[in-house]
Amino acid sequence: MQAPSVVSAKDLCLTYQANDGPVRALSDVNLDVRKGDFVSFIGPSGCGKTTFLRVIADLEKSTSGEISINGMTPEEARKARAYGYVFQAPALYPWRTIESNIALPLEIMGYGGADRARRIAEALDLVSLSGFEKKFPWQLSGGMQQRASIARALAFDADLLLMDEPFGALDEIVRDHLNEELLKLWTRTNKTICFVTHSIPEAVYLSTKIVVMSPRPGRVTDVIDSTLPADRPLDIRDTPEFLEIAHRVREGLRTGHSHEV
Ligand SMILES: Nc1ncnc2c1ncn2[C@@H]1O[C@H](COP(=O)(O)OP(=O)(O)OP(=O)(O)O)[C@@H](O)[C@H]1O
Repeated sequence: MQAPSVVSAKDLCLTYQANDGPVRALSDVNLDVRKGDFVSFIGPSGCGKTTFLRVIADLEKSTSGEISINGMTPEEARKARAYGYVFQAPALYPWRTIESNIALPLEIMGYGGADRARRIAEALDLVSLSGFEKKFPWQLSGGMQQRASIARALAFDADLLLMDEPFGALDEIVRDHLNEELLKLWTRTNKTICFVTHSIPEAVYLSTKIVVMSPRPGRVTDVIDSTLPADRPLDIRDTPEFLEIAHRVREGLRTGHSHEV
């Protein structure tokens, strides 16, 4: 039996009205993200990856087509706190400690002292940052700051995590480490994750499903279901199966480009 649908997009279009004319950021996107999926969105700059996450999060409105999140409209899902959002840059408040950064959305949502403290401790444990509660963001490395912002998105325990290129600014060794940790976290929590990346190895390593996109207009050109096992040590990246999926992603990206005239 198929897992229930978490994000369902049907013929979804979004056109921005820019100063120099309309920009078709999303064109006829049809996609189903199911509970427990780890879905990566990959494609060149401007293909609409961020726009798609922003539509899910109700930060942009689609121009036409349909989208539902756990059967709700984006607005209903936002009000129900159906997702956590991790941005490209950690976006932590420098004057707040790590624990009070994580507490912020919980305060806004009205969680009381003891419940809040428990949730902060659990979220910090999930990203291996226990012991850093009292530090300020500038006292942590870039990778640790990004882990803290993941903890903030996890703290209110939404089933859906939207991650917009969270590791793009980090060096490769830190990124490898965080990729491993994110996979463990995903296995432990059984969350549904939508993850934007520019990196083919990152997409293949992390995902159960890879959505290849292409620009002008932004559209989905391929959806690849991964055949890799759930248990993925980093050296799985040297296996023929991994390289085969990476090859298909690369081909998808290349085919998308050939439409660009
Ligand atoms: N607020 C806006 N107004 C006008 N055009 C926009 C706006 N936001 C995005 N765009 C355009 O829409 C297209 C899709 O942008 P989007 O940021 O979703 O792409 P992306 O695939 O996430 O790119 P990147 O990988 O560079 O982050 C681009 O051509 C971009 O210039």
